[in-house]
Amino acid sequence: MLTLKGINQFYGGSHTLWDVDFEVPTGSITCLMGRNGMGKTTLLKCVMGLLSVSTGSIHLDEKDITAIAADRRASLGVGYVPQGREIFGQLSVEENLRLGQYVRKDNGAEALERVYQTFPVLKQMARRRGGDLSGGQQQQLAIGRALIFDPKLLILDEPCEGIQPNIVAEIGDLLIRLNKDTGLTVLLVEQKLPFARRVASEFRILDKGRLVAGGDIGELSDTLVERHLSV
Ligand SMILES: Nc1ncnc2c1ncn2[C@@H]1O[C@H](COP(=O)(O)OP(=O)(O)OP(=O)(O)O)[C@@H](O)[C@H]1O
Repeated sequence: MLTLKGINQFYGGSHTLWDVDFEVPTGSITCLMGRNGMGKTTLLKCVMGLLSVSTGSIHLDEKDITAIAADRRASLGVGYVPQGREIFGQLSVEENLRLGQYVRKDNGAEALERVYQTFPVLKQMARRRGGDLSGGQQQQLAIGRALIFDPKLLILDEPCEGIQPNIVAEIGDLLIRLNKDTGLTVLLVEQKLPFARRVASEFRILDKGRLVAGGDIGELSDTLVERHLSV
């Protein structure tokens, strides 16, 4: 589904990603892991076209998207739920969702209804301001906004950060359900090991901007955790 080859990225003179080769298999839930500041968000932003890469290529299926602008990547089927959610606090829930519709060719009414079925709480709160929602509800809104244009790849940056445990479990269930029922491929950054082990089928680990390990989630050993993830 997604293939990165030889990615190097710099913030000014600071070399952040080093020769990263990275693959998200079609139909997988792939979890990108690593300690704080190792380059996980930077890598996701490169995939989304929000940061440009110095060298390397990014392919979505067979298509080279390395030089394609961020908004076109969305219309090619990549949904993004950024860290911190970035919903619009002054806009209503429904207005926030409608922002996700601009990528669609139809008016998106059916898609909106589908999102409301997935997240009934958003329908109840359709006219409330986004900023008045709880953290968990805002996260559901951010995921709903990304789902509204039927992405084939959904990218989430720490979706469970700052969210109460029952909503974390719900988000995990939702990702598993979407993956099983609709074939949605998922790439997520997640630091919580139990969540990653429950939800993901694959893992990748970044350490100081380099990809140091990856494979089936069952291969995420205590040794790898100790070496690259423990703080
Ligand atoms: N806009 C920026 N300008 C300069 N350096 C940056 C910028 N954004 C991030 N960095 C640096 O790049 C490195 C990687 O940051 P990044 O946010 O990608 O890490 P991360 O693995 O996602 O961390 P976290 O888990 O804390 O979100 C860090 O050293 C960070 O300080």
